Amino acid sequence: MDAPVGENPVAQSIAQAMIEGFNKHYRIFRETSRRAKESFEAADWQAQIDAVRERVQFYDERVDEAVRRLHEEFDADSLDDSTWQQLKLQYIGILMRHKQPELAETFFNSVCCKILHRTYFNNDYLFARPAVSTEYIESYPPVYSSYYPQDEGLRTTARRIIEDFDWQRPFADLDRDIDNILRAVHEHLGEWPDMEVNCQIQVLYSAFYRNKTAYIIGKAINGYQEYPFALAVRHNPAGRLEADTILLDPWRISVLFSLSRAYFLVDMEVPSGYVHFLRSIMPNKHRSELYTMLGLGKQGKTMFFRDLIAHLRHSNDQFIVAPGIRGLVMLVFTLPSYPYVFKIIKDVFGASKNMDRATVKRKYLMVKQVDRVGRLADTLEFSYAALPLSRFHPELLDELRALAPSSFEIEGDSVIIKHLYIERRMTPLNIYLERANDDQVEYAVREYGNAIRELATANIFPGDMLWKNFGVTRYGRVVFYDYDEIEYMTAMNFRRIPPAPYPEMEMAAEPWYSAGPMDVFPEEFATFLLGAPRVRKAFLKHHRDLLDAKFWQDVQASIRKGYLEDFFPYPTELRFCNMWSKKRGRADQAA
Ligand SMILES: Nc1ncnc2c1ncn2[C@@H]1O[C@H](COP(=O)(O)OP(=O)(O)OP(=O)(O)O)[C@@H](O)[C@H]1O
Repeated sequence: MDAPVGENPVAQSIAQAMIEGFNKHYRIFRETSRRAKESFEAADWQAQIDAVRERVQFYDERVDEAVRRLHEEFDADSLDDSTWQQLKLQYIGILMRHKQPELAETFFNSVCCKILHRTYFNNDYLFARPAVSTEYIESYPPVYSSYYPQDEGLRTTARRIIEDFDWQRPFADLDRDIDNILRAVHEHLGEWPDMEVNCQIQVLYSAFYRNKTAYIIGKAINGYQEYPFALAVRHNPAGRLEADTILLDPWRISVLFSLSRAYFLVDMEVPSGYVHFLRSIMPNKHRSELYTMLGLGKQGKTMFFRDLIAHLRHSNDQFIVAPGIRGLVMLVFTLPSYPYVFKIIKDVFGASKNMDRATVKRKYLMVKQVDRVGRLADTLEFSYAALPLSRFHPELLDELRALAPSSFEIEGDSVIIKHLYIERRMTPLNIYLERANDDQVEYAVREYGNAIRELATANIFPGDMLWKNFGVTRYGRVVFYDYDEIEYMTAMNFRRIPPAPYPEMEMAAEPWYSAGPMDVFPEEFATFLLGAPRVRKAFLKHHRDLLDAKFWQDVQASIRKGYLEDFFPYPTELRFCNMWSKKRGRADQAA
């Protein structure tokens, strides 16, 4: 379909400027993702981490640029209603042939929202819902390639799939890797099914890069059955490539896409095609989460919010204060029927919190930029989010008025929240521990310590390690979610408590040693963490070393040497090197 013929040349020019802004954004985004292959080949892990961090800023930079251009070239504040309406139509016309129309619509919204007054935030001017379909968009290179094992046999097909990624670094022993892959698949299936006429293996064109791993993601189709897989490829200690594992359970693949990990770098011409394919593997993963994990966070947010609004239309429970200990910095509420919490920065913080609003925001942004190693919950940040007033419990409205009056306004039947973080709801660890039996306490305390260790090795010091600041996910993982005191490990000064000059000083209310703002005394952790006997016992059994400054100093030293720890988003027992280390045999010859 051709673009609608515009009678308004200004609208036409603005639409053109707008799409140029978006195209520039996507070009830079894609170049960054494309470089991930080279960084992987060069074992330049720092470049992978930097790319993820830098990419977070791209979107806002391009939106600001487009807003400036609209002001300078088109005097954007003075546009009349008909131009705005025409503009949207003109833009839709351009998008009919675009490869990323859903992203470009979101970009349009972001630019317009910075110019228009909120009363104009409706479907006449903005894309309140998608106007251009993302179905059947052609892509070059295609979103996925198909391989036909009945022509050449599974072994040759598997080899070709891997070789087609054309990594400029040799495999240590590709035959052995293919043995391992086929053996794992055979064990998973129990027996090799007969190949049906439609037997094929579809493989997403770009690998998914994150930290030190490249994932080949695809699915085999045979008759009516589909078998998804994610093959992890890594460097071995000698710097050769090696298949590390193949994940075959859809839920394990979906754990790779958990929001508590870093976003992937993937070179996509048509991202909606990737999302569509991934959803066929993980139907329970929401599209918004997939967009987010592909580094397209703004699209993830847009889709998340549309879903929330749809959910509100189809439910009738109320927003209530989140269960647990109230925050000193954040006012946290939730909607019981929806698995997320909503966090608003309070106007005045509790007395012990010596920081301002900008610092809190900076800390939350930092979490989006680092490797979250499966231990930091991802947050979606919204400005001016409108939620229905009738769904707010009176007690929550009272808290909002008392604690965050400057952060919201009531306009008609909406509560407009000026700034909001949204994240997955978990069971706060303090609540979990209160209800847990002894085994569960031991498990959770062990997980908690592991979370702290892993964060430390990833150069993150949580700051406030109280139990209430961690949550337990539906998969039983312990994840940190209170970021206002988070710091880089390397910024901290871990110290041992100096001996008291006189023994009686140890009993005094005030400490005999002074502490700078970045000083941490790990021996003190025991005082505020280990009051409950069951918790204390489990902690000392598994994590006693966390109470000693030496653990922390050693981790710092290793980070400073540039060592990047390996974090596996799958159990290490599933690594081929551990699976059959004792008796590594040939894969079933039937393959
Ligand atoms: N993702 C979550 N899932 C479930 N409950 C949560 C979540 N995030 C926060 N909460 C609840 O809200 C409370 C306050 O949240 P949070 O710790 O983020 O606020 P804070 O003001 O930064 O806290 P602090 O006073 O420790 O700095 C938590 O103790 C917990 O009960």
